[in-house]
Amino acid sequence: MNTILTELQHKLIVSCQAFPGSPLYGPDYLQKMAMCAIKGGAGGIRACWPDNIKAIRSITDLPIVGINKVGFDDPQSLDKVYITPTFESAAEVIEAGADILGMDSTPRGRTYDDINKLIEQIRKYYPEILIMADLSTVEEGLKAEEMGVDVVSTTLSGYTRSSLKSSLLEKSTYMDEAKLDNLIHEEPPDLDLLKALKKSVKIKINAEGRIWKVEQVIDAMKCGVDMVTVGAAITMPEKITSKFVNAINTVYPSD
Ligand SMILES: CC(=O)N[C@H](C=O)[C@@H](O)[C@H](O)[C@H](O)COP(=O)(O)O
Repeated sequence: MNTILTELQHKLIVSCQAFPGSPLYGPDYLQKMAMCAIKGGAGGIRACWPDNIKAIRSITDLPIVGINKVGFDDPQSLDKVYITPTFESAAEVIEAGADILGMDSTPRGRTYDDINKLIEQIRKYYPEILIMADLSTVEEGLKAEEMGVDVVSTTLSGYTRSSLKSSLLEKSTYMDEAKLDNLIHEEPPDLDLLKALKKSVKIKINAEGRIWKVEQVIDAMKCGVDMVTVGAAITMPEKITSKFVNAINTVYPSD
């Protein structure tokens, strides 16, 4: 029996990711980041791209959620599927040593039937792999459960057009993508989606996305989720620094 999900029950997964342009980009840095997270008590690691997953696999037996961002731009597009969008991208992270495959399961530019076929193909070649569906709405969660995934995750809440906060929807038509991305990041985690998923699906739920405070971890857990994933608040020093800088700027805006 696969015990990975039992191991992750009520645990913290730390997302260790860095992208081109970040001084922490590259497997050596991300491996060290994962080591720090493990020292701090993380129950699992989320990592992107095969080289990084291999580097982290070599230092731990803890569960790894592997993703493969393809055609990824920073800022991320509201309309484009970039988290493990194809069979080939999935195969790469599974073969690199991931225990759970994280994949976008939103119907953006494709149908639920396309996603189902992709999952069937992955299951055919890798019957042991667990699948975490990164999604943004309850409907997507229900569909993902029907397709037989193992975990639903709120990863993409707020980052898709159908889940974008209404006050930001209009801004998305004229605002520069980087600015919009910053505004999205200022939003709190989507507890409403967590609660709605808890009422609607029977499979495991991972709370992920914009969790910056320990209180928010408690709130998410109180929604009845099985595990919580935190990324930027732990592993992106640039973003952490700018939060502090912005705080000063609210007091002295013109300095
Ligand atoms: C939307 C998207 O592409 N999210 C990505 C998924 O892997 C990562 O950029 C996030 O850092 C991760 O989900 C953790 O979230 P947060 O960094 O907010 O704790």
